[in-house]
Amino acid sequence: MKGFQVAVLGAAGGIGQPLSLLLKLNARVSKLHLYDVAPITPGVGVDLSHCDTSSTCVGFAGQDALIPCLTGCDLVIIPAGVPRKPGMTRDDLFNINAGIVKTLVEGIAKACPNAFVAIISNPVNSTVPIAAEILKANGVYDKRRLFGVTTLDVVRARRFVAEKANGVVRPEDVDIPVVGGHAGKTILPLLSQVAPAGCLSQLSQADVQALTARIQDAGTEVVEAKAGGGSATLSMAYAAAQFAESCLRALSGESVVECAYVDSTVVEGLNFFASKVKLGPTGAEEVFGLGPLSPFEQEGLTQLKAELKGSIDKGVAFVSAAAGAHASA
Ligand SMILES: NC(=O)c1ccc[n+]([C@@H]2O[C@H](COP(=O)([O-])OP(=O)(O)OC[C@H]3O[C@@H](n4cnc5c(N)ncnc54)[C@H](O)[C@@H]3O)[C@@H](O)[C@H]2O)c1
Ligand SMILES: O=C(O)C[C@H](O)C(=O)O
Repeated sequence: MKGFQVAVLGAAGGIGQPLSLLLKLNARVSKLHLYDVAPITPGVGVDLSHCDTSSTCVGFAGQDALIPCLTGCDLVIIPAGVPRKPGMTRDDLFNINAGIVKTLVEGIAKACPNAFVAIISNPVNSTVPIAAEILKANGVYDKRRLFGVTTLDVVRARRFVAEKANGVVRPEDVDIPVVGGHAGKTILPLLSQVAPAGCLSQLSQADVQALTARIQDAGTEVVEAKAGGGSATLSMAYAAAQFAESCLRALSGESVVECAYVDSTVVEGLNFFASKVKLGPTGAEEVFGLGPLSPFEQEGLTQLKAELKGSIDKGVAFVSAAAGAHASA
């Protein structure tokens, strides 16, 4: 099996550490590079390097180590940045996380411009457009290789659908597209398209609305349960490891379908949108349309457009303003 070099940026954090462990266990990973500003990061690398799997693992700490960490990487996964506390929206993280993502993607543009880049840092609806603008400014943007990771929304939807289906289907056998973005009402699960077909046929319209709301608010459910101690980390690491496996299979030549937040023309006026995409060796080789929507889903799509467009525009404006400030300095 071909092996790949994978980097985790933000590797010492709540998501970064368990994600790095799961990647150390992935036989498609030959070299695992861990990067974080936290001084513990080389130690996290040593710790994981003792796991008896074939890959090597090295931890890099501090800003000077970013380029050595990234050089030669095929896949870069970014969970760097601050998480929410109760009462905050994901957009409340923008002021800190936008700058973090900008700096890290500038490193990718220099050191591994052909890598697949998977962004977890919130607000994903804005950080992915930020990454795109940085890659464009450096002349290395390939829209097929940039992804916002929305896999946790799909993982939750699979799990919650299986609960509602009263044991007629296992969570891992549920197929459900979750489209739109990754924040509140912009998360739109298409329950009318669930497979196996009919597994939710006993649900009333009120049940469908409640299930949709639970999927949309699941991140907040975790934030409140952790009561100031952060947001989803373990389920996110699990979801990101699934997405990473799909990327590595695609890089190996397989064709894999995943939902992801990508550069898109699926919905007019929204340059980034999550939907099913076909991953192949060059990245997102096809971005699938939405298929038939129920009237409730159609209304949800109408409702999410303004918020998602605002978040995309905010990311683009952040990079323009930073470039303007740099030029006049
Ligand atoms: N996309 C999703 O579905 C999803 C799910 C859960 C969390 N998140 C987001 O993931 C991010 C991380 O969450 P967490 O719980 O792991 O947070 P955390 O605070 O536990 O870890 C974040 C890590 O990032 C590191 N970091 C900060 N600035 C950095 C920089 N400039 N370069 C490299 N590393 C840096 C920190 O040192 C820390 O180790 C948050 O923004 C959170 O909202 C997204
Ligand atoms: O909810 C959050 O702030 C973290 C993440 O986006 C999630 O969906 O769990």
